Amino acid sequence: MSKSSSFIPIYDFSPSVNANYLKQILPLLVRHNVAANPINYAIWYDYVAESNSSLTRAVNSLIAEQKKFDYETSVDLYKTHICNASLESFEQINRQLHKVIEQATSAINDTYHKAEETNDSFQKKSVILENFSASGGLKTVLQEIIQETKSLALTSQAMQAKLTDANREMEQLREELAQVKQIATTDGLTGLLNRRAFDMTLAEIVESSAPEMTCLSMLDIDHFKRINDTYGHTIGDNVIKYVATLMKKHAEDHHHVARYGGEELAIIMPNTRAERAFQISENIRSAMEASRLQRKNDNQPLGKITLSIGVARLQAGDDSESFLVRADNALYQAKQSGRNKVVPS
Ligand SMILES: Nc1nc2c(ncn2[C@@H]2O[C@H](COP(=O)(O)OP(=O)(O)OP(=O)(O)O)[C@@H](O)[C@H]2O)c(=O)[nH]1
Repeated sequence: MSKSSSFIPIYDFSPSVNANYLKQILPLLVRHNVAANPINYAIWYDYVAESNSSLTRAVNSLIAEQKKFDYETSVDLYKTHICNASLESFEQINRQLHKVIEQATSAINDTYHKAEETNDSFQKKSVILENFSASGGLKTVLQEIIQETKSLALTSQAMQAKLTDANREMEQLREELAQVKQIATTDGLTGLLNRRAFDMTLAEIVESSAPEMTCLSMLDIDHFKRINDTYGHTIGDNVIKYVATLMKKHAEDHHHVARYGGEELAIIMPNTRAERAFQISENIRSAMEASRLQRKNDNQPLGKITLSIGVARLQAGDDSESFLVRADNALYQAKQSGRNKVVPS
């Protein structure tokens, strides 16, 4: 889906057109037995708006083959036809939706206040005219005008109520899209940023940051295969989750903690000096070394689990790839020199 054929343009329509889309989605969800979750909402919004041809084709062929729209199918549709194609467009949708909402609300508020002002002004004139008995004919005309103005104000009020409803629906849509975006950028196991979000964040930060003040830590769980082989994958997963919580705990609020892939994790540290980045990494390493994890069901200790960490500092002329390679090389050095270490690049 190219940018121009993404589903952004539908948000240029009036709130009533958007509300109409919303009304078409519900019966479709019911007819095809689709759960009303944010992922499906995004899929069927695109489908109804006919703005994403590859998605429309995929949905139509699923309908034709009478396939079930179960969770896996929805995630697959979402990943293939929405998320991968247009993650950036979500940002744009959010901005556009906000603009539409603001413009519509301000337009109707203006109309409403204008009508009220007119009403007030005529009423004042009416009072003045009450004192002039000779101007009976004119008074009647003015009273009619006042009536009309009042009715205009009532119409405006009704219109405002309708717009408020549309406004609410749009806000809800915006929140749902934000949720969809969050799903698209979050690692399911750990709740950290996923690889895609890591890549995007790193590229943005490298582009916008001053060298020397940005650091990157790459972290790998030592002999993780052994943990999996000895205790099974579920415990392996729990160890990854535990490491993720340690990283979140020790990283600063403005740092970006991510799961780079498998048992390799990362922290992008903008506005952070190398000494501080090293210290944070060392805190995580030593906290892990001191942890005594146990199996939940029989309290069997898992033994000492350690981490190897490589830390790199952004240098002038770096792009995200060269920055990442330096951090990865430092991690490799930590592994080669005995593991359970933090090595600066
Ligand atoms: N439980 C679990 N295991 C994973 C996951 N992703 C990757 N792995 C496993 O992680 C292991 C990584 O092993 P290796 O890359 O050989 O390295 P290692 O055993 O950690 O050894 P060193 O890195 O050399 O210390 C493999 O056995 C993968 O199957 C995951 O999400 N969950």
